[in-house]
Amino acid sequence: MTAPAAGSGDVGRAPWGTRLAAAMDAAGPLCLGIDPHPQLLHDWDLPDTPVGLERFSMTALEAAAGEGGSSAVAAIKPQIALYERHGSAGFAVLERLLREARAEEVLTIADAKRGDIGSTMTGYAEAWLSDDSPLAADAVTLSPYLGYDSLAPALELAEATGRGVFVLALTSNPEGASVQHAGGLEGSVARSITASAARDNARALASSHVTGTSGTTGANEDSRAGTGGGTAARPAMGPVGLVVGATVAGEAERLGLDLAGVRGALLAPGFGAQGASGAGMRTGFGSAWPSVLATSSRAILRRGPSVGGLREGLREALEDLGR
Ligand SMILES: O=c1ccn([C@@H]2O[C@H](COP(=O)(O)O)[C@@H](O)[C@H]2O)c(=O)[nH]1
Repeated sequence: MTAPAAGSGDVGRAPWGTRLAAAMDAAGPLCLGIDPHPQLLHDWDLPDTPVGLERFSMTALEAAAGEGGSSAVAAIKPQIALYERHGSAGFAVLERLLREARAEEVLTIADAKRGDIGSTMTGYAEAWLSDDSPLAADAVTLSPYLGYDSLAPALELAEATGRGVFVLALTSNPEGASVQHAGGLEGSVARSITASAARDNARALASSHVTGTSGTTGANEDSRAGTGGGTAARPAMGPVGLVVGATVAGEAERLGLDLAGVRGALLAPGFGAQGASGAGMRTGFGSAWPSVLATSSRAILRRGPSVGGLREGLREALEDLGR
């Protein structure tokens, strides 16, 4: 990842790591996944149409936005596939969700899992991370299958605009191991992705310290993670996070991944419906736990359609995470 152009950090927005850390401190280490599956729409008595999708999305956002101006979660993560299946009308709903989340000051992570050769990657980066895009989110998930360095256009734009990326490293599904564990204990693909993210965050954090582009104080200082991590310190987080499944967190140590050394957020899907618990995650992630943002979709969304039911689901999930 190369340094952003001079002045490009001057976007009036604090760096992603600083903004996410503040949100996690305020609300706890939980992200609400917004996955409008046809079955959930049906269970909520909504049609499997853009109208149903919109009602579903706005209700989930209302629950996430909390009461009295304080968010119930650190972030929301819309699952792009489930908007895309409705075509352009689905994308219009997604644009509204992202816009209204921004107005409510709820951080957004677009779970789009994008990745392509560099020249095309620029298009994806502009779609999800550019200030001018109607689909701009605070962060986006990326797939490194075309090579980690092919993601550079997105990493650079994220850093320049105070946004973030989450690169798939160890995914929560069992099939992921056939690719991510390849190379063995000493040289797995996941280990190489983890090392690359650590390298880029080290450079980004050092450069924001030197140039003072953070827009806030303390962007490069460790903060105490007061959310389920006891008093453990959370390292300052750079723009490059990793996706590490909550269901496979224990595999990271076996594969020699230095997750704490990444100095980026660790987005952990698999909490809830896929079987992972807060206690299991704390053990599995070990010293990296303060940087973990657990994400849960179906387990909480099944508590709808009432906003009260969804908020109760969020409270229970946070309690399980030690909040
Ligand atoms: O490794 C991964 C990467 C992404 N996901 C996504 O997270 C949610 C999980 O939904 P649940 O209902 O909480 O199981 C979904 O959008 C996945 O595409 C993942 O599960 N694992």
